[in-house]
Amino acid sequence: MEFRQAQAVCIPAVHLHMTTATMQVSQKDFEKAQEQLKLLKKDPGNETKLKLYALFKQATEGPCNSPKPGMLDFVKKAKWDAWNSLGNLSQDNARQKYTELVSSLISAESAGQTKDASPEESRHDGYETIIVTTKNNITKIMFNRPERKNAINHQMYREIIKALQEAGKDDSTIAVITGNGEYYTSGNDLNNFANVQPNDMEKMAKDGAELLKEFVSCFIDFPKPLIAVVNGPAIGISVTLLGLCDIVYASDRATFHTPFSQLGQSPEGCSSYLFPKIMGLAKANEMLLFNKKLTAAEACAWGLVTEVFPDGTFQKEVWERLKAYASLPKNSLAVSKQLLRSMEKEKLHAVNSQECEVLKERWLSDECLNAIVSFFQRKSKL
Ligand SMILES: CCCCC/C=C/CC(=O)SCCNC(=O)CCNC(=O)[C@H](O)C(C)(C)COP(=O)(O)OP(=O)(O)OC[C@H]1O[C@@H](n2cnc3c(N)ncnc32)[C@H](O)[C@@H]1OP(=O)(O)O
Repeated sequence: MEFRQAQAVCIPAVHLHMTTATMQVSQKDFEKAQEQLKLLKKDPGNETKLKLYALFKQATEGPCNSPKPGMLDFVKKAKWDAWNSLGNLSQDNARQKYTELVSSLISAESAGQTKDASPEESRHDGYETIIVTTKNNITKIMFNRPERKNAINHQMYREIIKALQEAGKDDSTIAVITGNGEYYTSGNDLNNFANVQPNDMEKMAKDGAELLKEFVSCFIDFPKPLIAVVNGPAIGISVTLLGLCDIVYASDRATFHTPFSQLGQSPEGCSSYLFPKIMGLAKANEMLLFNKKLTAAEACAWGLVTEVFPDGTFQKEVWERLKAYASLPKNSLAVSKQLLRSMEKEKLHAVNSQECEVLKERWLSDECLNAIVSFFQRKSKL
C-alpha cells in the first residue's frame, strides 16, 4: 500500500456529531491528527498504515461489519483484517489511539530529522597517513599525504589494511576510498625502494611482495560495497585497484596512469586479469604495457570508471549520491556484493599471488633500480 494512498484512505472528509465538551476536544485533536499525518515525510511502513486505517475506520464508522473480501484481494483483505481486529473498541477509544499513534510518528520523525540535519562525523583514531571517518552509514578512507601527492608509503599500506579490516566489520553500509587535496594518489612511494643497502635488497623485495599481497587481498575480500571517489590524478597501484572496487566515480580533472614498464615493473592489483576483462585486451595492453595515460572521459568509455562529474560539483554530487546508496538495506547490499565477488574470488587470489611473485623479481632488476634512480635524479636536477 502506497503511503499517499494510505493517507487518502485514512483521511476522507468526515462529519462527526459530538455533544460533550471532552469529546469536542477529542474530536479537535482527532482532526488535528489527520492534518498532521499529511505532513509526515517518511512512509511509516505498511503495518503502521494498516493500524492507522483501522483506527480511523473504527473511530468514524464503529466496528467493522462489512463483508470479508476474497483471499486474493490482498490489500482490501489486509485492511479489513486490521479493522475487524479492533472488535468492539469504542469510537472514543479509537479516536484517542489514532491521535496518540499520529503524535508518536510525528515525534519520531522530528527527532530523526534533527539527527539527519547534523549527523555526527566520527573520526577513527590511530591513523597518521590516512583519515578515516564514518558518517551517514559511509566509512571514508582518505589518503592524506597531500604534500607528497598522497604517495603510498609502507605505513600507509599498513594503515589502509587496518582501515579496510575495520570498515568491513563496522556498522557502515558502504566504504569509500578517496584522496585529500589535488591528487587521488601518485601510487607507490618510490622512497619505499630508496636507502636500501645492497645486502638488504632481497629482504626488501620479499617483504614488499608480502605486504602487497596482503594489501590487495583486503580489496579482493572486502565484504561490502567499496567505492572509489577519484578526486584527481591517479597513478600506479591506485589505478589497478579500481578494478577491484564496485563503483568508480571520477572528477573530470582525474587522469589514470600505470607507468609500469617505464619503471621497469609489472602490473599488480589483479589488473593483469581484470583490465583485459574490463576494457578488452587491446586497450589493457596500451595501459599496462605502453603506459598510456587516460583522461577521465577515456577511462569511463573504457569501462574502468562508472561516471565522470565536473570538478566544480564533483564532491557535492558524488556524496549526495552515496548518501542515498548508503541508506539502502545494508545486509542485502553486502550479500549481493559477496555473491558477485564469489564467482571470481579464487581466481583473483591466484592472480594476486602470481603478480606479487613477478614483482618481487622485478624490484631486484637493473631496469627497476635504474628507473627509481632516474626519478630521484630528475627531482634533484630541477
Ligand atoms: C609494498 C610495496 C608495494 C608496491 C606496489 C607497486 C606499485 C606500483 C606503482 O604504484 S607505480 C607508480 C609509482 N608512482 C610514480 O611513478 C609517480 C612518481 N611521481 C611523479 O611522477 C610526480 O611526482 C607526479 C607526476 C606525481 C607529480 O609531479 P609534480 O611535479 O606535480 O609534483 P612533484 O613531483 O614535485 O611532487 C611533490 C613531492 O611529492 C613527491 N612524490 C610524489 N609522488 C611520489 C611518489 N610516488 N613517490 C615518492 N615521492 C613522490 C615528489 O618527489 C615531491 O617531493 P619533493 O618535494 O621532496 O621533491
